[in-house]
Amino acid sequence: MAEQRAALLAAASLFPVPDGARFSYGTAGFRAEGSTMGPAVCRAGMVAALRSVKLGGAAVGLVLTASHNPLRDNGVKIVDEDGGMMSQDWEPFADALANAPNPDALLQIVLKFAKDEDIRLGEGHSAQVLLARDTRPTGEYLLDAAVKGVNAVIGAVALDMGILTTPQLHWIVRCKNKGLKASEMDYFTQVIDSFRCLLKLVPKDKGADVMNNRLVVDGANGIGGLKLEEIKARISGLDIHVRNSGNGEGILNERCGADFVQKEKVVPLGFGPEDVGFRCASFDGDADRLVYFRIVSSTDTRIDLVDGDKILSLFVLFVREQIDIINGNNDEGNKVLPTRFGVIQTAYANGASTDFLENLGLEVVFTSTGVKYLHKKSLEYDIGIYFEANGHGTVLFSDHFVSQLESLTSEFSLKASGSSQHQAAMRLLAASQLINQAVGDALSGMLLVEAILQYKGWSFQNWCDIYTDLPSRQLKVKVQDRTAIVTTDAERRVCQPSGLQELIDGEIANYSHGRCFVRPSGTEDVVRVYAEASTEEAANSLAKQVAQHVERILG
Ligand SMILES: CC(=O)N[C@H]1[C@@H](OP(=O)(O)O)O[C@H](CO)[C@@H](O)[C@@H]1O
Ligand SMILES: [Mg+2]
Repeated sequence: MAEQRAALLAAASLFPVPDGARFSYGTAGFRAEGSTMGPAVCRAGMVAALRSVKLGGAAVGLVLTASHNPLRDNGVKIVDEDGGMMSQDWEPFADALANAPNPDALLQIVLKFAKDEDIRLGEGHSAQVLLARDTRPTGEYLLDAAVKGVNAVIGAVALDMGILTTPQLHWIVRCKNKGLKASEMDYFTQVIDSFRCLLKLVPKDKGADVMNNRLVVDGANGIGGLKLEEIKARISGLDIHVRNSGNGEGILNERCGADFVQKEKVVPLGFGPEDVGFRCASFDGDADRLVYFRIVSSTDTRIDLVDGDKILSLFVLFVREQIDIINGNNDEGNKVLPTRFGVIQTAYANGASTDFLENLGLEVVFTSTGVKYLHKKSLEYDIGIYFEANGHGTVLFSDHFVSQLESLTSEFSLKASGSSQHQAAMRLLAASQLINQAVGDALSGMLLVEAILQYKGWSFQNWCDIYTDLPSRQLKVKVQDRTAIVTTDAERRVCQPSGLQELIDGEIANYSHGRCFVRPSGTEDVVRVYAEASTEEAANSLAKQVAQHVERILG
């Protein structure tokens, strides 16, 4: 135990916390300017190692990235044994550790937490932490800090997995703990094989033309473009061109990438006249977000955007169609494959997408903003599909449902090989293999989109036309204390300060198709205002009116 104490004190002394630094493990872990992140990352290494000890030595992940944020920033996120985000009950411990003012304070926090969590430090346990980073220049320095943090927990081993997309690391952690093949090569093989399988199952009359075959991808000058370059050559049936590939063309996330494209709705850097009219996809800096777009004309910077809501809607249509094919006309009690199907959105989902989904007869469930909430909810279903409007989302298949699908597929291959039911079951199985079961993943999500467009014989325009987005507007309001706003009903209504919701309701009543909500951001020191209405001007004006109320009340 003395050895353990000394190791923690020594590691903490290597990365002293500067005065006044305050970290909070928000929806995206810890984030700040990369060069200031050493202490928080070293301590996150300790948290990850202790988490692995607590989980009986299961692999835990630690990823160094600041996603869509500028190049100078960096961040750290911990991945739990199932490949999801670290359990929320550990966040206060992560906060306390990151903010401990000196090594002694840190030691006391660890000792108390270990006692409360029944973690017997120094008693011959094992722990393993898999580390990955994106392409940021501070990545290597922070990797060293993380390794030192992990190694400060005696018995813990740090394994550097190299430069990966965030979803690759989540995938690797999940597979490793399930005893499955879990290397980066295994990831590529699984993604490519399941994509090929889906293409083989495209109905013969749906052959794509040249226009539909071409796909131009904005890699945000980050890790996603580099990985896509690696797998491109192994994919046929799709003519992929990568822009902002991360090979030194431009600066990470600067006027490019999924966040920029979705928020600004203009052509990203790196695209030119030769891309006009073609289907384009955009990843964010760590490739866990995906949006699509099309450049309208070479003289116009505007784009047609397909955001996370429309990707979700495409996935819903595909999955529903396969389930309907399998179940045929059988009524409720006699279904071959009864399926609890969940569709999960946040308040930021465009109202037109929610209407579209509800008109399909589906119940749409809402959660608070942040992948951890959406993901958790999706796990309650046989198939749970979730997306944030910003392009983060995936399709989750429960283990039970996948094993049912597997038996059904074998049954069909004996009794009705090649039947439409057999093919539908194989499509769902391939989709469950392709799309990341741990977290939203731009690479595999994009391949699923592409396979579905080919399956349906759809152009980009067909996809755009499934519904028309309502004009929306987002504003940020700087206030003294954003936590003074407390929300309810999946953040769609304010309960504190009293009176604010009534003012918002009063404004909404003046607009056709008006919808508006405010909430404190979990990642920035601002209150976010979202408004939607039937015209652009109306959405702008509703957002502005409500922002003024927020400013006046919270100052
Ligand atoms: C409106 C918006 O886009 N919010 C983003 C943003 O959260 P805020 O809590 O709104 O700051 O960052 C989160 C983490 O990346 C992401 O999950 C979420 O969708
Ligand atoms: Mg990201």
